[in-house]
Amino acid sequence: MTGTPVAVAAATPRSKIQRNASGTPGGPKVREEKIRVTVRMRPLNTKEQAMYDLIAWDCLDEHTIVFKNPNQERPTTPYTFDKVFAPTCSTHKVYEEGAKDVALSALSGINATIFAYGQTSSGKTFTMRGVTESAIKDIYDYIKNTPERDFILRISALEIYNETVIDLLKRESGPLRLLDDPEKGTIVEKLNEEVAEDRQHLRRLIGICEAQRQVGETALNDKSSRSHQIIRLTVESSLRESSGHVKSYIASLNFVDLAGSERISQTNTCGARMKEGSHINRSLLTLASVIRKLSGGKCGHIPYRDSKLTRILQSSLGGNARTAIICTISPSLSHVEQTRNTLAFATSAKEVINTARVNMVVSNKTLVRQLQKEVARLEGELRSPDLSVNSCLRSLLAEKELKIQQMERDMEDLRRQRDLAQTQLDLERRVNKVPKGSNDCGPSSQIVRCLSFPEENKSANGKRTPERREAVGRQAMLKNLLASPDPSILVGEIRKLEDRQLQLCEDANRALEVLHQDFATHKLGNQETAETMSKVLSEIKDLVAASSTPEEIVAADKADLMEKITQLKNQGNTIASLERKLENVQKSIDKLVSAFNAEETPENKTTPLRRKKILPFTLSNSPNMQHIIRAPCSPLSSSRKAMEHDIENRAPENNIGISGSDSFAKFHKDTPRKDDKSCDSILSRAGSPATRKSKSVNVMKIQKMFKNAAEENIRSFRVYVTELKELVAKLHYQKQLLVCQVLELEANKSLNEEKDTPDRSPLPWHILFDQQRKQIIMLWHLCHISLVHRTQFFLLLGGDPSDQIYMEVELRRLTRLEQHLAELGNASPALLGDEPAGSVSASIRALKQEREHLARKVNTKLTAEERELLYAKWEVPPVGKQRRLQFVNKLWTDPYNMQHVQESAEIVAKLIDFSVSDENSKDMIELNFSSPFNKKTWAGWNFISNLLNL
Ligand SMILES: Nc1ncnc2c1ncn2[C@@H]1O[C@H](COP(=O)(O)OP(=O)(O)OP(=O)(O)O)[C@@H](O)[C@H]1O
Repeated sequence: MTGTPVAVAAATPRSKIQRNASGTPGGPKVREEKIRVTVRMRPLNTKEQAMYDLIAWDCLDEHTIVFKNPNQERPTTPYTFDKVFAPTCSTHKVYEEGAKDVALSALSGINATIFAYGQTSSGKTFTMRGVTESAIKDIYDYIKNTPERDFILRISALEIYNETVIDLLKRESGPLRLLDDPEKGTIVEKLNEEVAEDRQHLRRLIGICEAQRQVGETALNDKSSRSHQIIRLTVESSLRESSGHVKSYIASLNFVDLAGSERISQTNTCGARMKEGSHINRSLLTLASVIRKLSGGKCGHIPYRDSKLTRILQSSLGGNARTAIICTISPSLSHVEQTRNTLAFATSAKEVINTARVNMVVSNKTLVRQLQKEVARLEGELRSPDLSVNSCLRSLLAEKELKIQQMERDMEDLRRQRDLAQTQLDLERRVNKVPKGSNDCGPSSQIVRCLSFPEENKSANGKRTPERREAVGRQAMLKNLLASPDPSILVGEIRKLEDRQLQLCEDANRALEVLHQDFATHKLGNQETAETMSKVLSEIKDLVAASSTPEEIVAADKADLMEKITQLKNQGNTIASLERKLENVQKSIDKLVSAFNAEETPENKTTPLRRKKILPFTLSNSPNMQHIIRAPCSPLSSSRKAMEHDIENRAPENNIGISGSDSFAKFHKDTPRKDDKSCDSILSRAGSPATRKSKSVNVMKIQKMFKNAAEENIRSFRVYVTELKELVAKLHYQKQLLVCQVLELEANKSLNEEKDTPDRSPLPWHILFDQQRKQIIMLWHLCHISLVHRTQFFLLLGGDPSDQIYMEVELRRLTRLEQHLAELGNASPALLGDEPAGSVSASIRALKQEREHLARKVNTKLTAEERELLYAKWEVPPVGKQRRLQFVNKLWTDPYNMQHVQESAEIVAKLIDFSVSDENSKDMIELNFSSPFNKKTWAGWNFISNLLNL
């Protein structure tokens, strides 16, 4: 035994022993706790008394035991434990305070072990008998008081005698082997297990075990146990079936009565007894070694396998069990060294931490039984004339009825929309017969038109009204679209629109953030204000600079770009308006500065120095003053330059830059430029030392004015930013509209082409639909298109005449993609959005990832029963790894088999919670092409753009 009691006891004073709350049934599901260690001292036995042996140990209190030093020469160190039981303590008390809560953990599914450890004749068997008896009583009492659960108790028992494992309930089995089970740990092969029918039966069985155990006489004990005995009770419990639960708890409760450590000199053994003694000592030595290593924190090798005892008890030593060790000691002076060893062992043991879990099982049988019962109950309910069931069904029916009505209304709406679209289509077809090129005005006029409102779209006062805009509407737009031979122009515009939208969003958010901070920290009239204002101004400057970046407009060959695009391009107006508003901010600040100068009265001049110290806005001490005074001149200078650049690059008439240049001219007039003399004069006045010394201000008044003006500016700026955000939202909407139009244009073109072919008699739509759908399915397969996209498209487009456009577009896009792949040989840009063109292998990889995502959803979206049915149907082997993935890998793999396709789509829809409903309209396919799992890889918008070769 290593470690002196002094060192170990000092290292772990009792106050530092951390213990979790005891866990009788219903405690936490996983717990980490130290082994519960108690010490029981028996009375002097008759032999010891006869030899006038002395009591060498003193129980100071119920936690502390100390060696009684007879000559009092040196102080002795006390040992502390969870409990110390004096010789007068009853075994029942030992059980109650040292083992009960651990033992009863087994009733709530937590493994538990109770050991008795000590030298020979110290009282282990005496104690364990009493503890086992008390535990059995409590267990049966608990069972009796818990009628809602069904309990099954099973018992097995073994002894390890001379390192041989013997079944104590079936001794004739001979030596048993230990096996390693990956789940259960070490198990004893062929160990007999009996079901305990009741308490008496269990006691009888335990009696048999004890009778079977190897006992021999030694000098110290007439009936010395010569083996380690383990009695194992397995407690299984489940809620009674009527409760509807199917989970059970299962746990083992081990009662371990170890053989006692002994000294050959003291036990006077020889021959067989000596051999037993050496085996006992060896296995106890391994136990002590395991405990010692575990007490050091489970690091390094733990020699569980060095003895059968530690192998069998492995889970109770630092594993999944709650453990209590009762160390029994003799009080006699003649055994003091043995007792010291026992106490050292106990001291190590109290540092060992176990991690006990609740062992829960769901038996398939119980589950099936439960489900059968549930089915029977539901069937009964359906048959029963029970009013509550009927009323429930009635309300369900009413709900469905409402849904049907709603759907009918929606269908009516859709029909109307379809008719409208049809009319538009007819119109477009007619329009398309107008000779192309009649509007060809060359690249520059293209830009001009792009950036201006045509005269006829202006109202009487020359301003474009929303009503008028609405009236121009879709037809005019489509007319322009159709007249434009190249949809790439449109898409180019969409691209720019996206960039602009992003930029506006960023700017608006940044400005809002700054303003927010400004409000939060606003303390006008001090240094902080100056800094804040300076920051706002610099933000505004950035905003203007960013917004005024000249457009990169791609000149097109045709002049007649749609009017809608023109409107969208009018973002320049917004920028000009931004300029104006910002200019107002600057002007207000200008005014403040002039007011500031005007307020300089002779009397103020008399007290500049006193004010200077406390008021940062005096001209002399504000480091930020330059920002504020320069503000009217500097922040807009960059935007002005940008605006000039913008204007230079645009045609002179009907240019949206006009409003900007108006404002620019006005700005020139009202606001001094950075290099203006007036501005310089302000600066020189502000910076002149003479001024600094001679002038003072009516501080309060200026502060108030400044505050009001600044707040006003902030308010108007905030309103502006809000408008800016609305604009962003509108742009977004318009962008989506444009996409639709591009697609329609594509579709219309193909329809017109078909129409232009004279001898081609059109097929009936349902036949055409079938043909196109088959082609599309094949192309999806060839191009490794997202399964989610396939599913949504397949389920949403069922052959309605209004599907024509969508089918046409999808087919054209896929055909183009397929050609593209063929051209590149190994490239598949479409699936990778805006990322550089990837290879076919990248597409396959993306698809593989999508399948993996879907596989992960199988368990959550499908019930166990549904899964098993589907696995069987889709021929997934009944056992094996990754069955979910095997299953998903079979979906969408046979483009020739329509039933396969239909079922694949239904399964994927279920996995992604997709259903054909109001919110999942066909438009969704057009605008949102993406898989829900990987937005980046499956970016639908970019997909469309890429397919259009832009
Ligand atoms: N607390 C106690 N009070 C009274 N008698 C006791 C107590 N503990 C043990 N004894 C008695 O001491 C004797 C030895 O006890 P026991 O057989 O339980 O020791 P043991 O530790 O199991 O010994 P071994 O390791 O040799 O089997 C028995 O006669 C027992 O009745």
